[in-house]
Amino acid sequence: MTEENGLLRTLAEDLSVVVARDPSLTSRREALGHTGLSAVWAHRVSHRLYGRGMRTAARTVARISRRRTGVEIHPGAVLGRRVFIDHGASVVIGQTAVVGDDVTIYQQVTLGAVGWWADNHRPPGARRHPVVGDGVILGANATVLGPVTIGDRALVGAMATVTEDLPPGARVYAARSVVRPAPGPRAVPPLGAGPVPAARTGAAGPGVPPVSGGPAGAAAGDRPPLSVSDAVRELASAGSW
Ligand SMILES: CC(C)(COP(=O)(O)OP(=O)(O)OC[C@H]1O[C@@H](n2cnc3c(N)ncnc32)[C@H](O)[C@@H]1OP(=O)(O)O)[C@@H](O)C(=O)NCCC(=O)NCCS
Ligand SMILES: CC(=O)OC[C@H](N)C(=O)O
Repeated sequence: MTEENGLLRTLAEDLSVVVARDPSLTSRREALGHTGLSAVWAHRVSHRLYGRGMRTAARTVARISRRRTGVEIHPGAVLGRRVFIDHGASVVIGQTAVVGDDVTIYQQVTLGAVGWWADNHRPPGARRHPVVGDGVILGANATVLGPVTIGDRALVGAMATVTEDLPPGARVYAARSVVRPAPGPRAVPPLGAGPVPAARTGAAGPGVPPVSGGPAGAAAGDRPPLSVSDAVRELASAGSW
């Protein structure tokens, strides 16, 4: 794990793994601008500060990182070597989470607790967050909740939710969206066909004020452009706001 490795060596490995696992990158130089890499690097620093009891400084680094990357990793969380966070947006990793080596984490992954109403009954210092084994892949929006253990090389698919232990190599898939063939021609009119509702053409209808400066009932294309402030004023004076 990271603590046994020199910090610089760990940071260099983090850089290499981003180049190796993000096909959109062509060089180490380009990888320096990778959002997930910034988040992992910041955590390497904040976790060390946290381990030395400098909680405020650790929190500050984590907060700056969150603002810049969208990744929120509690300084207490333990990240293994070569953890790869791709894209990063909205990733949340809780305080007592442990993430193994060579784990891949896509956007919107949560390694979270089940909630205070359960966690406040745990003994002090008890784990609330998952332990993720080596080589695990967590797909976009995967959510793992509670002090569960995800076995090595398991895959938690995009959108899947896990609240129980997973054995090594397990695969968890969320339900797929339903795909249907195109509906018959009469079921849904083609885009652009059919009448435009009066409220959007400016035609006076019951309780619907015209929204253009042109004459009521004029076709939408005939109206002069309406500024936002004019539209707000018209709606307010018609009592529709
Ligand atoms: C973790 C959580 C799902 C547990 O649900 P719960 O109702 O408290 O407790 P249980 O685990 O007993 O679940 C109740 C039932 O819902 C089912 N269930 C739980 N999650 C489910 C899911 N995602 N989909 C379908 N069913 C689910 C369970 O299987 C159980 O069914 P059963 O009674 O037939 O066995 C819920 O507390 C939760 O969503 N908490 C918020 C966690 C969160 O957002 N954390 C973020 C922190 S960063
Ligand atoms: C990430 C997460 O679990 O947040 C919930 C709460 N802040 C806690 O640390 O338990």
